[in-house]
Amino acid sequence: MRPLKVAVLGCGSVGSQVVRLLQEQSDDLAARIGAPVELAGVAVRRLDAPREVEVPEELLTTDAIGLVTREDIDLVVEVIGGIEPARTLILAALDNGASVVTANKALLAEDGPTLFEAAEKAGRDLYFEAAVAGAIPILRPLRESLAGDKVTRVLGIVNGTTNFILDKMDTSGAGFADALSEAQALGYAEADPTADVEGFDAAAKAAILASLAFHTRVTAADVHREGISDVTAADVASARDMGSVVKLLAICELRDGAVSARVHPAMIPASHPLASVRGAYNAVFVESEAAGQLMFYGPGAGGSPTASAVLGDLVTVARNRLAGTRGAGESAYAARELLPMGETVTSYHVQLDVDDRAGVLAAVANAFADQGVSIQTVRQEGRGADAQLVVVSHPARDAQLAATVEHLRNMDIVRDVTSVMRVEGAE
Ligand SMILES: NC(=O)c1ccc[n+]([C@@H]2O[C@H](COP(=O)([O-])OP(=O)(O)OC[C@H]3O[C@@H](n4cnc5c(N)ncnc54)[C@H](O)[C@@H]3O)[C@@H](O)[C@H]2O)c1
Ligand SMILES: N[C@@H](CCO)C(=O)O
Ligand code: NA
Repeated sequence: MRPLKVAVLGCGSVGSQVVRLLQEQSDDLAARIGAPVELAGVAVRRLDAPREVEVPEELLTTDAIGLVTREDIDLVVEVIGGIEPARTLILAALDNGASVVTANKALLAEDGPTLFEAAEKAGRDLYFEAAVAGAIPILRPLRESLAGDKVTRVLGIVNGTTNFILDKMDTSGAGFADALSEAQALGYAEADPTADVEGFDAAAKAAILASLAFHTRVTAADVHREGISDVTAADVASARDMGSVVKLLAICELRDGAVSARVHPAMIPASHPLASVRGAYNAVFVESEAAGQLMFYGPGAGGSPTASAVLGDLVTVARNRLAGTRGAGESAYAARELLPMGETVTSYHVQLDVDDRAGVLAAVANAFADQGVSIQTVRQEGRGADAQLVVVSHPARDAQLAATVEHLRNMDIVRDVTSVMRVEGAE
């Protein structure tokens, strides 16, 4: 049988591991697919760059567009990343009749519909399991296994770099910069780590998760985004005092038919399953009407784990190709309203330095009451003339909570608001 010819675009952290697995597992892959797969070309930026895998010289090319438009290419793996030239290359590959596997969440979250429509038109597969939570099977479970259920909420730790940084800050007291350098050296971070630290990467993944979970189209621009660069050692310590940990969460919810998609740091109780997700691990917690709660856990970043998801997709699209069929395409049949952040219901943890005198606690409580926010717990520690108050609210609209904090900052008796963080997973 004629081998299926694979072109790999990009030979960095992920691409090098995809090439390695294709070389090392060629017999098993052939047996699982029902036809041999042959590495037919690897597009790189520089021919002489150091690589983590040996690639026969004759397979290397700097002409990516020439490679994907070659007549004999059946399968294209895009692991360059970024918007361009990745989009042009994927569109050209589909137009050329190839099936495509990509790990590119940034592109999918910005312009997924263009790619899905091109795949549909070409009658080819576009698979992207590696784009969200690396090796963890989460997109296929949402697209296929849960297709008969109604997903109501997805709560995830979907960025390995930031989880690694927050975990280091919590457990070893490491500084932000050192923890980030280590995450970069381990191959978790994006080419520009701002994408990780400022939550862009997690927001792209939240958009993909919300689109698949709620059968609608959500783009990265629709996702409310806050990163971890403002998370301080005081926030982490304050969480620890509360028996909680700080995590960067991607939260996708369906409320009265409308979608809320957001990424921000939040405190979660140490008893919540997501609290025990350490290092660069990821986990996605899914709630659905019939199944209840499900948790998907595993390595969310790194060349080899991500390559595992890419190869899984490659086997599937190759089998589909041999069978002359396509897998599940986009399922965006529902037009849903997007809920602005201010309308989203959440809880706040607020830590304040205040004057320690009569009436202060009542004044602080009134600031919450004035916005219609109910208080869940208050803890006070006196320290001479001033005191520290830690207030945790009941759930309220984010706009009410933000207005309360704004008011507190302007009160004379409040010397400083030392930590403000949303609380999730406490119910
Ligand atoms: N690293 C991870 O843990 C991880 C996990 C999941 C998804 N991803 C995604 O996988 C993709 C690749 O990530 P990575 O970590 O391997 O990045 P990387 O920067 O290590 O590798 C990208 C490679 O593409 C090459 N490249 C850039 N432009 C090119 C061009 N025009 N032609 C050919 N090669 C070109 C670069 O030289 C680089 O070697 C990205 O979309 C990323 O978001 C990465
Ligand atoms: N930079 C990403 C890679 C995985 O998508 C992360 O840290 O999670
Ligand atoms: Na995945």
